[in-house]
Amino acid sequence: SSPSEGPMVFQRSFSLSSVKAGVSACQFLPEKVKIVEVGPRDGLQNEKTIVPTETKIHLIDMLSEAGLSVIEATSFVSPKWVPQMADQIEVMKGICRKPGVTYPVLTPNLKGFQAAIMAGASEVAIFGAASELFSKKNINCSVDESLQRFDEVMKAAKEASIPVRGYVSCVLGCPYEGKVAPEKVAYVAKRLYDMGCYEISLGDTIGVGTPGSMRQMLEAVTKEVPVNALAVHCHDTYGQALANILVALQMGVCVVDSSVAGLGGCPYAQGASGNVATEDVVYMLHGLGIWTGVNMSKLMDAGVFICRTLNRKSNSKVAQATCKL
Ligand SMILES: CC(C)(COP(=O)([O-])OP(=O)([O-])OC[C@H]1O[C@@H](n2cnc3c(N)ncnc32)[C@H](O)[C@@H]1OP(=O)([O-])[O-])[C@@H](O)C(=O)NCCC(=O)NCCSC(=O)C[C@@](C)(O)CC(=O)[O-]
Repeated sequence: SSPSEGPMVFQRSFSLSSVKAGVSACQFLPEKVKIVEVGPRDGLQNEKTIVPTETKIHLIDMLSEAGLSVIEATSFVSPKWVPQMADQIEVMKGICRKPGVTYPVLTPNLKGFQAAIMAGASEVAIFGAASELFSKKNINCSVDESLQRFDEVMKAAKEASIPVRGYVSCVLGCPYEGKVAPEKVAYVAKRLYDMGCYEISLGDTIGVGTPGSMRQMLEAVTKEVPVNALAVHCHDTYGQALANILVALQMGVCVVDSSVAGLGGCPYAQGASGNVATEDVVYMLHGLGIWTGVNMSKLMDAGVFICRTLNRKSNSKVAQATCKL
């Protein structure tokens, strides 16, 4: 799909011209951005009623058809903690794997890693936090204990030649501890990077960040981890996600996590709304002339499908504006 595809979905001419006017004003932006679609995992893990396995599989297949090259498919966590992800094996076996697309899964420990490999996962993600209390609530251990568990996963992954992505949650605030020091984020990010994670996704889990706090945090993290190994993962609770992403792009980050229709939240972060909607990120990026490889129209269809099936409203502003609900 061409960079102009986002705005092209709109019939109203003012949308197209106003978006294009912004292109020349932005000098420090990448030509290409990799989108990591987290809707099927981060999005659906938080749905109240159990989503049928076939729905998850169909959503993932629609997303790969839309040109997304990385789709986080599910997680190998305890079904007692996150019942919504209990069908992880069936999901992994049911998806139609498109060549060139990766389907990473979350693995909090060696048990999860081994189950993921048995189910055919070819990439995994470990997930830590910059906040002690969040770590305890989310994965039932301290930050340092989590890093020890991840080390075990990493060793097994290296032996099996499986690439590992690392998450740091609560990088701009914690639902239990409030402010989080950028240095603590940098510390955890560096530990994950030194362990061998090829990419570190920095999660604003509760969406409280602003462009100012995003900048400050990234300044601290990029002292420890190369910027080309960083991704941002912004929830949109306070409506700041796109602005925060733009700052990250201007600082050299080229990987953005997002969730179709803005699905989701975190079961261990009360009140956190979904991730920034993929449709909105793609619209902004294409409007800036940045290549994503995503076909906006097919992406919108995936958003419509999941919202209709779950009988929920899309959190994507673009979907709302174009009545693709
Ligand atoms: C990490 C644990 C397992 C520790 O949980 P625990 O209770 O401390 O684990 P344990 O080792 O003591 O084991 C207890 C039971 O869990 C089982 N168990 C142990 N490990 C596994 C596993 N991998 N898969 C399946 N079962 C497992 C184990 O076999 C045992 O079963 P039992 O004997 O009671 O029948 C638990 O806390 C857990 O599953 N947490 C889930 C956390 C989660 O998925 N959170 C949401 C994702 S993170 C997120 O959304 C943030 C992110 C990534 O999007 C970024 C952002 O936005 O910031």
